[in-house]
Amino acid sequence: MIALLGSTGYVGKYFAKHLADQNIDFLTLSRSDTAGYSVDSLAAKLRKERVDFLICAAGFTGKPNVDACEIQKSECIDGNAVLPGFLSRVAADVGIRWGHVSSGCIYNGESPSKDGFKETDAPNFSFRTNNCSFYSGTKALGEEVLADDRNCFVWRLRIPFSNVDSPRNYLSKLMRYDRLLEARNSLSNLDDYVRACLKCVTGSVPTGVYNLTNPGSVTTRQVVEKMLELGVAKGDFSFFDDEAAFMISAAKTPRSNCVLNSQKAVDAGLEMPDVLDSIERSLQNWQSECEKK
Ligand SMILES: NC(=O)C1=CN([C@@H]2O[C@H](COP(=O)(O)OP(=O)(O)OC[C@H]3O[C@@H](n4cnc5c(N)ncnc54)[C@H](OP(=O)(O)O)[C@@H]3O)[C@@H](O)[C@H]2O)C=CC1
Ligand SMILES: Cc1cn([C@H]2C[C@H](O)[C@@H](COP(=O)(O)OP(=O)(O)O[C@H]3O[C@@H](C)C(=O)[C@@H](O)[C@H]3O)O2)c(=O)[nH]c1=O
Repeated sequence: MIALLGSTGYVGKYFAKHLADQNIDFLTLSRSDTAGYSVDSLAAKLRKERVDFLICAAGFTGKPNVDACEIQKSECIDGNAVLPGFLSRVAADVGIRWGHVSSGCIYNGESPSKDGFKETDAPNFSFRTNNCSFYSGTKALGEEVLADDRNCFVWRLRIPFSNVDSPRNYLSKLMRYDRLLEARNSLSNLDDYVRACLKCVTGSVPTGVYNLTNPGSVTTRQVVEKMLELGVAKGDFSFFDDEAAFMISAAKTPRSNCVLNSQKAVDAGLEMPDVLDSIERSLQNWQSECEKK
């Protein structure tokens, strides 16, 4: 039995869908269920339900985007730094492995080696480097808390997208923002990401940190060109002159722009399709909000 936290959220819903599709038994836990739980009482509940793997897709991201975390700091620390530490103690008490949804947005800019940030590179967009958004700082803290947890998978997701239109989907965001920031990034297709995470649950992948981004990287302009080419978006896209202009008019806190190296995941059998191919497939199967209704 698997316990899934955060199943009500954007990422958690994909976990719930894929677990159901793969006929894997799972139960969901919300804050409303776990409020007031101590390590002992949650551990006892997991034992009683015969839970043998815990997935944490809970956390605090801010809505509509990470700018909101600059105001909701307490919730952000709770969800991203305190919760992982609590769950680590619960999983250790029960003696089970578990997986934590982390973020690649703990890095920014050029990586030390030319082929992207590796799992062994220390976060450079964190409170320790004193240059980050509040959100990224708490995500890096969450990973720091888990650094010695040998039972834990840290699954790094980055700028998620899929074929399903949503205010949280990167492709939808690009279609809706008035002006766009040109940047090169690694991205994660949410379906590919969850499939890779579930391989860790059911297979013999060693625990540890994994960059679960689709191999390669894309620029904003490349993604927009694909949307126009496939007829998913029409019209002109307008771009900010530079990051400074973006910061003045559209953002309250800096964004992480970076390329991650996904070779460790590939070597562990967690390969995901190439990023441009995955974007193309999502756009070819695009399900707009009005079609969903
Ligand atoms: N969306 C994105 O762009 C990315 C997200 N991530 C990470 O994925 C995780 C989920 O994000 P996402 O699904 O987008 O977020 P959502 O806000 O959509 O969902 C998160 C869920 O977590 C639970 N939750 C929220 N705050 C807390 C808290 N303080 N303590 C405990 N549980 C809380 C809630 O579920 P309930 O009320 O049922 O308990 C909520 O539905 C986060 O850890 C985030 O950092 C990583 C990279 C990118
Ligand atoms: C606000 C805004 C953003 N952008 C760009 C910046 C960035 O590259 C991309 C997404 O920016 P947003 O502000 O929408 O999203 P943001 O909240 O920064 O997204 C992040 O959320 C957290 C939870 C993560 O962990 C990250 O992986 C990432 O998905 O869109 C524009 O082009 N125009 C805009 O007006």
